[in-house]
Amino acid sequence: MTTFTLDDLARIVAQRAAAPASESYTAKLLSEGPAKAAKKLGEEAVEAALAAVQRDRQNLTAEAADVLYHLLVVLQGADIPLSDVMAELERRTAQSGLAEKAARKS
Ligand SMILES: N=c1c2ncn([C@@H]3O[C@H](COP(=O)(O)OP(=O)(O)OP(=O)(O)O)[C@@H](O)[C@H]3O)c2ncn1[C@@H]1O[C@H](COP(=O)(O)O)[C@@H](O)[C@H]1O
Repeated sequence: MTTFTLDDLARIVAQRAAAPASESYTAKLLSEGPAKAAKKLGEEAVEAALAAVQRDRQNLTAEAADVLYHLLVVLQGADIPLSDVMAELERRTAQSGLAEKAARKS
C-alpha cells in the first residue's frame, strides 16, 4: 500500500518542468516539443498493451507507471491540469449515477 498519488506526481512533473533540461528528464522531454512527449506516451501505451496481452503482471505494472508519468508530462506540456481530467471523469461518473450507488453500498 502506498500513499503516493497521481496528484503528487503531477506536482513533481510541474516543478521539474522548470528545471534545466540537463538535470531533468521531464524538462528535457518538454523542451523537445509536444510531438516528442506525445510519441513517448504512445510508445509506453503500446508497451503496456503488449504486456497486458502477454499477461505479464510485473511488466504491465512497470509500463502502466511509464504511461501515467508520460501522460502527466503531455498534460503539463498542453497546460491542462490533472484536476480538469479528474473533473471530466467525475462528470461521466455522475452521468452514470454509479458514484451514488457505490457510496450507498459502502
Ligand atoms: N516517473 C518518472 C519516470 N518514468 C519514466 N521515466 C523516464 O522515462 C525514460 C523512458 O525511458 P526510455 O528508455 O523509454 O527512453 P530513453 O531511451 O531513455 O529516452 P528517449 O530519447 O526515448 O526519450 C527514462 O529515462 C526514465 O527515467 C521517468 N522520469 C521521471 N519520472 C518522475 O519524474 C520525477 C522527476 O524526474 P526528472 O525530471 O528526471 O527530475 C522523478 O522523480 C519521477 O518521479
